[in-house]
Amino acid sequence: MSVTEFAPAKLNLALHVTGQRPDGYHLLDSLVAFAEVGDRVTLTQAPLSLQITGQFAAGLSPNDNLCLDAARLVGAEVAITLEKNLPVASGIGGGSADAAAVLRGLARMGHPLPPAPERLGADVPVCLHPRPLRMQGVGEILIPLPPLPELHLVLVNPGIAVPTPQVFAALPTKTNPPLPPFPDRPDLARLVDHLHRCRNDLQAPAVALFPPIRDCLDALDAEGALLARMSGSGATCFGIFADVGAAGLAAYRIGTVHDGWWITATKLASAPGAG
Ligand SMILES: C[C@@](CO)(OP(=O)(O)O)[C@H](O)COP(=O)(O)OP(=O)(O)OC[C@H]1O[C@@H](n2ccc(N)nc2=O)[C@H](O)[C@@H]1O
Ligand SMILES: Nc1ncnc2c1ncn2[C@@H]1O[C@H](COP(=O)(O)OP(=O)(O)O)[C@@H](O)[C@H]1O
Repeated sequence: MSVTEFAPAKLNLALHVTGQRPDGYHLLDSLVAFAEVGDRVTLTQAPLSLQITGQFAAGLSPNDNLCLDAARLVGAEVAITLEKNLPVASGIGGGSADAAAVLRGLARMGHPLPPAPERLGADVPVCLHPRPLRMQGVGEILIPLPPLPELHLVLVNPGIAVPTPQVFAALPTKTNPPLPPFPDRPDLARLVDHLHRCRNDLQAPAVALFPPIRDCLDALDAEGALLARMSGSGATCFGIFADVGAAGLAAYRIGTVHDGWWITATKLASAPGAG
C-alpha cells in the first residue's frame, strides 16, 4: 500500500510577536494560509527509510530529517520519498509541512495522529490541517478563519537559508500589539486593506540580518503587488496580485533580472467549504 500526501507551503500573511514564554519560545498572533505549491511525500509500508528527490533535495540530509522524526514519533515502519520542491529554511514551513504530511499519510495507513505534534516543530500543528487559520500561543492555538477570497500570489526567495532562532533573537521588542479583528468574509480589497493594517514583526530584523530580503520585497512592489511581505522568519516573500495574469507577468519579469532566485506564481489553496 502506498500513500501520497501534498505538503503545501505555509504562508504567514501576518505575524505579530506578542510576548515570550519563560522557555524562550515566542508568543505569536498570525494569519496563516497555504499555497498551491509545495512538497510531496509518498509512504510505503517497509522498514524506515527516506529518499529525497526534487529541486531542493541537495540541501537536506536523508539521515536527519523531520520526516523521519515524524515517523518515529508514531512508531511507524515506513519508506518515505520526499519530493523537495520548496527552498529549505525559508519561512514557508518546509520541514514542518513535510512532517505534518507524513503524519497525515501515516494516519491514513492506520497510525493515529500523535498527541502534542508540536514536539516536532512549532509549525507542525498548523500544517496538519492546512486551511486559513489564526495561529496563537507558540503555534498550538488554532482558530479557523472565514473563507478567504481567491488570492493570486508570487513567492520569491533570494536563495538564502535563514536560521529561525537568529531572527527571533534579533527582535527589538517582544511585546507587540496583537492582530486587529479579522473582517467577516472579506473580498480581495478588504483583505488587502486588513493585511496592510497587520505586520510581520520578524521582517525588519530579518532584513537587517539578510539584506537581499529587502530586494525581494522591492521587486514585488515594483511589479505592482497589492501587498508584499515576508513569510515567517524569512527569507521567502510573497506578493498579492490583482489577478492570475498580473501574478504570472510579475513572476516572469522578476525572473528575467534575478537569475538565482526561486520565484513562483501560485494561488492560495482553496479551503474546504470556501465560497
Ligand atoms: C516563525 C514561524 C512562524 O510560522 O515560521 P518559520 O519561519 O519557521 O516558517 C514558526 O513559528 C517557526 O516554527 P518551526 O520552524 O516549526 O519552529 P521550531 O522548529 O519549533 O523552532 C525553531 C526555533 O525558533 C524559535 N521559535 C519558534 C517558534 C516560536 N513560537 N518561538 C520561537 O522562539 C526558537 O528559537 C526555536 O528554537
Ligand atoms: N523535510 C525537511 N524540509 C526542510 N527542512 C528540514 C526538513 N527536515 C529537517 N529540516 C531542517 O529544518 C531546518 C528548518 O527548515 P525549514 O523547516 O524549511 O524552515 P522554515 O520553517 O523557516 O521554512 C533546516 O535547516 C533543515 O535542515
